[in-house]
Amino acid sequence: MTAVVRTRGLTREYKELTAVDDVTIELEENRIHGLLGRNGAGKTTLMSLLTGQEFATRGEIQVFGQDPVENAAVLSQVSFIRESQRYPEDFQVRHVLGTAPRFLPHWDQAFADRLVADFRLPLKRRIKKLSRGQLSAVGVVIGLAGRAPLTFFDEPYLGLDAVARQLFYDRLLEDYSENPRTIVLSTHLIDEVAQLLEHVIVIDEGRIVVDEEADALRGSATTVVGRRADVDAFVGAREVLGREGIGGLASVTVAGLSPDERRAATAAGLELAPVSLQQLVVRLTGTTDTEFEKSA
Ligand SMILES: Nc1ncnc2c1ncn2[C@@H]1O[C@H](COP(=O)(O)OP(=O)(O)OP(=O)(O)O)[C@@H](O)[C@H]1O
Repeated sequence: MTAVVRTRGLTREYKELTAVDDVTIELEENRIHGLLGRNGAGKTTLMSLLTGQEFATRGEIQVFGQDPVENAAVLSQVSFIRESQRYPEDFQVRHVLGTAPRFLPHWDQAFADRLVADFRLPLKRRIKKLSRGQLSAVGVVIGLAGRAPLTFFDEPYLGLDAVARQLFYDRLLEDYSENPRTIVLSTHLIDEVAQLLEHVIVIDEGRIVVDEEADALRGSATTVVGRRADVDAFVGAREVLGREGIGGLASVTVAGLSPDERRAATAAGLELAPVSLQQLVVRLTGTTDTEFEKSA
């Protein structure tokens, strides 16, 4: 495996708050990584550190084998599309898109033109007149057409409607299969992007709680539903990720079940339901689905 990003003990403290806490990760080349976590978990801070926009308090970072801070050679290979990106307000969209290739050597103009048409971006409109979704679309166009070997999208969808979000996912996947590169996508809309992700990193209160292949993660938990006594008997000493119940019924999420265990559960009259990536993240970061959706 070739890692394009390597960190060791990476930590960022803001006074008494530790936003990124002892993070040791490797991002493999040419994969789509999901960086998931609740509000304030440390996602933006981690991406800012990896793109040389923040200084580490402690620990090491290597991006393409080098420290990214003020390193033009590294940063020309990196693109960071963030929700809060500010562009000069009096620029028209075409000016912003015209400037982007200067910073992004892999820029594909034909692809950019196609994306502008897809997202119906008004090229001659000033940035300050754009709607929230149109502003996000500008970032999406720069992030995709820039084709940086390492591209970070930090919640790029703010204000984008469902059609535009789907367009983003479709174009990302199509272009990624023709031009493989390393992508990190930070999002709350986990169910929407779950199928895109090849590797999943979950951060909670600055610490990495999951760093795993998406396929392994998808099969790593199951919800067992049935009469409380039957469920409890089946679950026994297994690791429980979440538990809910009404009256005599229980619904318990457990880590990995073997084929034999699945057969035993069915024979005991229990129902087994797959756990979505979003449900798993919700369980692992200790919140309820509703709370998580509210934070999205
Ligand atoms: N410049 C700063 N000074 C002080 N605290 C900060 C600063 N930047 C971030 N933080 C704090 O660090 C923590 C992590 O913030 P960060 O923006 O990385 O979270 P996030 O996971 O991106 O959240 P969200 O999903 O809400 O965007 C938060 O508690 C935040 O308030």
